[in-house]
Amino acid sequence: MTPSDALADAFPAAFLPPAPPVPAAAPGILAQLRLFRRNVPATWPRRAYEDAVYQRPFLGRRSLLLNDPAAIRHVLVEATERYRRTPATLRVLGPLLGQGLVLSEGAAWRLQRRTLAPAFAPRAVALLLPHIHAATEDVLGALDARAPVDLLGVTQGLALEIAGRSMVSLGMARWRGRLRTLLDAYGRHAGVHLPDILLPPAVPTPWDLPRRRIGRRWMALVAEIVAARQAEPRADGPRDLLDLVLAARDPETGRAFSPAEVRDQVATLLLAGHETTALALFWCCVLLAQAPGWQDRVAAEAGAAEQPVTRAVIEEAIRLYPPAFTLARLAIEADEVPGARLRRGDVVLIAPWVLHRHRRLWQAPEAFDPRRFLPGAPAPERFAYLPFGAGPRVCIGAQFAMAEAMIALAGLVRRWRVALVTDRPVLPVAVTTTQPDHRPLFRLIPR
Ligand code: HEM
Repeated sequence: MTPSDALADAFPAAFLPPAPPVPAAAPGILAQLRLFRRNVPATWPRRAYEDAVYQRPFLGRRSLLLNDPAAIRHVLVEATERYRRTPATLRVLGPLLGQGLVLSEGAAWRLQRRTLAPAFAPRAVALLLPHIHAATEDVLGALDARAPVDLLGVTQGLALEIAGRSMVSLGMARWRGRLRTLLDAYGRHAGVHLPDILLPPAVPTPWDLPRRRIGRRWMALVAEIVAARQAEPRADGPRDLLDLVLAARDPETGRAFSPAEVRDQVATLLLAGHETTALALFWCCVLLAQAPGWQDRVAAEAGAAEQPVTRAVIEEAIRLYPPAFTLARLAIEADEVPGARLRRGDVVLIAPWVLHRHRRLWQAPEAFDPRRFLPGAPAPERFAYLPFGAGPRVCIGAQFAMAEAMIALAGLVRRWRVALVTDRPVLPVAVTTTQPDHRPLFRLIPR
């Protein structure tokens, strides 16, 4: 996977952003446990980026990290009925996502997915574009760029505003502070401890208590937002995702979502939709601040009907810094994939973080080189590039997220040149999503 010569001549060169350190060997069990709470990828040694399957025992259980595209296709597409979300995923994300689309399984998931699918079809995403444009203009228009800016805070606020308006047609100003406080507090309890892994999911651990407490407040806030929106006058046609969710009917039985299901769905879409997109935008800013040539290319095509460079920059940013850094599955029956026999109870990891930097799958994997994704470059191998997952559980919001990231990034870079205030490297760390190791400040210089 390398850009063609023509692309290599016409566009800025690649550059090497600071790479996250990779340990030469796997850390010991105690160090691993510590890292599960701070930075899971730091538990993956160099071999994980070179081998087709990286396997390690963990307290009598096995976890297998798959890097072979055929093995990944098998798990995500061909044999999905043999896999489930892991108990640790349900424990950590359950209080925030309830029984919504991300965490449901089996028949309940199928019903939700097919009921929600029309709300994310390209025609429905087109309905949401005016919300994305308006929120971007409002948030960026109100930004005071005279002093250094915390762009992580800005992208989080912008993505929440876009998610809120697209979901419920309401500005998020009234709720933003409380939502952010709850999510930040939750983030401090999202890491996994030993009992979280060892105890059956039904048995609470001490860390479940704060997760559940914060989760209850988050769900109450989401219910408040839904109620505020339902108190608004009715409209003739659908205005937003909530209208589409309320109108959604199971295609077979005609059943609508119950109020609790609507709340869980809104909580899921609000959270899954805004944290990830905010991070994608943030990492674009970090990279473009270090690659002014690419930044100028993005600014130059802002407002054009086609924006291939902007799209390529985003695709390359989420290759290097995939917001959803790992997809985890529990094998519920034995299975075989190229390179490994799986036992019931094994944890299967497919980690875009590793896969996207894998030595055998990418040329110069550590380099930021959007030319890989420009029209005319050879397309990446489908199962080596998984920022949105793949198969029946592929991200339902992928088109929406790309549309949002393109509009927001163009809006930002069209107004300002983005530069980092200091040379301190911004390194990725990940527990549930790929975050920066500190909140860097940026200078925004008017164009
Ligand atoms: C850059 C932004 C985003 C990234 C990187 C991302 C990534 C992902 C990934 C990797 C998955 C698959 C997880 C798995 O297989 O275990 C997923 C699922 C999902 N995403 Fe996204 N996502 C993004 C934006 C969004 C948006 C904007 C929405 C909604 C508005 C959304 C809603 C969902 C939902 C509901 C699922 C679960 C789908 C299912 O299980 O059927 N995501 N996302």
